[in-house]
Amino acid sequence: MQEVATRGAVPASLPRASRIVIVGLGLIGGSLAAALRKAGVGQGDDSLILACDPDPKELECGRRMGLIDAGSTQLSEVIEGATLVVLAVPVLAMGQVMGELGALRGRAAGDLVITDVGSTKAAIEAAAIEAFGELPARFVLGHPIAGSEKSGVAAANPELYQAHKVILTPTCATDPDALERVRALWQLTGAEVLEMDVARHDQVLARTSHLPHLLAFSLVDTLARQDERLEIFRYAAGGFRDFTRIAGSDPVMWRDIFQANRGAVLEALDDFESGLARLRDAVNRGDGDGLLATFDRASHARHYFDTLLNQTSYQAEYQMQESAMLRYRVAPGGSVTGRIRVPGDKSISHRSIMLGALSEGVTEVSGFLEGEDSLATLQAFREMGVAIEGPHQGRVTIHGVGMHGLKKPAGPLYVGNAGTAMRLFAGLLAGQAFDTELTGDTSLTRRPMGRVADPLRQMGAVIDTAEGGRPPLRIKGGQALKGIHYDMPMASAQVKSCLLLAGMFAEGETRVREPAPTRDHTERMLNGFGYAVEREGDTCWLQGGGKLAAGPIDVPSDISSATFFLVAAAITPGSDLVLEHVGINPTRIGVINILTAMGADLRLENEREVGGEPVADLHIRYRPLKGIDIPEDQVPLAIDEFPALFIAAANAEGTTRLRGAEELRVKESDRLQSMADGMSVLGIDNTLYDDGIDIVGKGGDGANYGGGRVDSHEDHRIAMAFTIAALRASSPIEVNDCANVATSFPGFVELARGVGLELEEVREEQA
Ligand SMILES: O=C(O)C1=C[C@@H](OP(=O)(O)O)[C@@H](O)[C@H](O)C1
Ligand SMILES: C=C(OP(=O)(O)O)C(=O)O
Repeated sequence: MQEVATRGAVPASLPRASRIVIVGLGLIGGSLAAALRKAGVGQGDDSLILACDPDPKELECGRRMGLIDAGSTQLSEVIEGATLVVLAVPVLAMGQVMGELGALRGRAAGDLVITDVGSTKAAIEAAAIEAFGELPARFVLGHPIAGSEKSGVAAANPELYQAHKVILTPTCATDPDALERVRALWQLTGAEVLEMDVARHDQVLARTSHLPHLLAFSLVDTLARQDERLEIFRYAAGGFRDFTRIAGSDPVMWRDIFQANRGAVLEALDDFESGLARLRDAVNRGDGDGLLATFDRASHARHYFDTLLNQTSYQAEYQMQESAMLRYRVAPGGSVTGRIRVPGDKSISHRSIMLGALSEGVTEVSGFLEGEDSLATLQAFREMGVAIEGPHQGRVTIHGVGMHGLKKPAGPLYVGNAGTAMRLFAGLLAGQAFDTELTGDTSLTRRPMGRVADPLRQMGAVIDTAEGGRPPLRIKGGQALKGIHYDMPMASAQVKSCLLLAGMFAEGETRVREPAPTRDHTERMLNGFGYAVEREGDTCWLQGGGKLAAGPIDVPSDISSATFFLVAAAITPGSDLVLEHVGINPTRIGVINILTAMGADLRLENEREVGGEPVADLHIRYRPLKGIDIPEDQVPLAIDEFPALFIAAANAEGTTRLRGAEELRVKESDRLQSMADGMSVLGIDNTLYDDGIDIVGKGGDGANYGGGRVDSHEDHRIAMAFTIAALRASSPIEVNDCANVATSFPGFVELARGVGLELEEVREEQA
């Protein structure tokens, strides 16, 4: 069964006159009672919260705290008419309680629902089958993932489950009404309710909860035994405290958990022991790179976990199936002024990590794009054993492992939203000795990968794709690749780069012909790293079996990100803006050529070359634009800039015509369709073609179209294009689903506000 999030549905409620019996009034059961009370259960709805516990003092305490209406040490005294029984006793006591409940079930209400809160599920399922002869259809196994090292009802906390996860493990025989009731019970406490199957629950919890508890208990005990008088603890500061807080947890409860979840815990422990043995060995051998690789991987995984918890990253939102959507609300009008530097080039950032990792020596990168796409590439190399320090404010240090030094990753490599990462990785991984799998988010999973898989297969690679050549890609390692001469059917730098990367691992020469010039960062960087790539006309080639020598990389600002501000200034009276240090590689300057042809007042200042790539400061001032027929040879040179250029066209005088741009249909979204949809909402006159679009601009000095709510279609560039469109709209523009902007342009909102846009971020629950 898939993991399913079920938050944000209709407000939860339990039937009126519920009779809820909590068996076991400790911290967990008591906190549930407290949270239900806080949600109003038993206050005017004729419901009762009752408890059964062997300790009369706990019951008395619960009563005094107002958590329960009545309690007894005997289940038989509270079971009468019960509609919901929650078993909150230690895991190994569940069997006995279920036995009693089985005998008394006839006295409960006819529609009785049973649930439990045990930290392991297979053992509890087995106990239920033993007690009831089968798992009753109205018994829904559950587990709130919340707790505290405190115990007893006195520590009950009504907020304990707030924003925590509760996992339910229904089977196909579970009664849907019972499931709904248990879900409502937990939603009332403010928890997020998830579903998964029993086996997966036990494995996940063995790794994320049981193993850390075992380690904490073990460390404290080991140190305590070495130091009879516990002298050492007087000197124990933050590290010890952070690591061992949970060693103060209830010993009986944890004894039960380890007995109940033996198999999954042993597996987790085996994995941990091998990891520990590898670290021991690295310490013993003084292997600094080995230690750094592990620590860096762990440190970044931990930071990533923080972003998951704080829900600050786009990938986090995607992976958690987060239901709150980020929307931009942009006020109409204004002008754009200032001097800004947009983040580093995405294409070059991806490549800096890839080539740095395969090099011999240490590569220092500055200006690295700390966007989710390039960070996904970085993380993937960490998972293949490469030690990478940073990024810290754009600086990354890569300890190259050489052409054959990558290690098999433990699981699939997840590259999020990044087409560039997936396609370039396909080439690089086809030449490795080990198998790999490449996966991505929903947008990437729709994009065509046959364009790289087919020529790679011609080279001898073994690659499986999902239907229609879509991700995931399963790449078989250990294949002997052979160079090919490939005539690319489309102008794609990703395909070209993929084949050149595979070509380094292939026998002989790999030659790629492109139907039109595409970005040449791979060729430039390979040459910069001492790996010869030659070019004659439309064809480039390299020989397999070479080596890469590490060198410094200064990543210029991304012209694709700069474009949003170029267009913002170009369309808005009163604007005067300088974009510093922007990469102006001749294969990327379509946007400069197109805007200039439309009449923009755009000048390149301070032109220079940085680490093999030309850069300049781009100075742009408002001047009215006119519509043009975009020359087809500019299309590959401005391929990512069209969403923003369409907004320029909507503000130009007359019609702008684009043709030969069918590649726009296979980006993060179908960009022709996404832009046409949004422009139609705003009342911008447009006609869509298979390979392009006509856009009719009004060209006036005031508002050129209306406002309204448009959709990003899971595409960062669509989100940013409609954001700047607001500068010339008559009323606010709202753009749905903007978390994806973080894939290529972290800090977009702050920069946009800094130059004059009035932009508000709104989070709202999805319907
Ligand atoms: O090689 C690259 O870094 C890129 C190439 C282009 O894709 P195609 O090769 O599919 O045109 C571009 O759209 C993408 O954002 C980055
Ligand atoms: C198409 C883009 O990127 P990718 O193909 O790497 O997802 C883009 O950034 O516009």
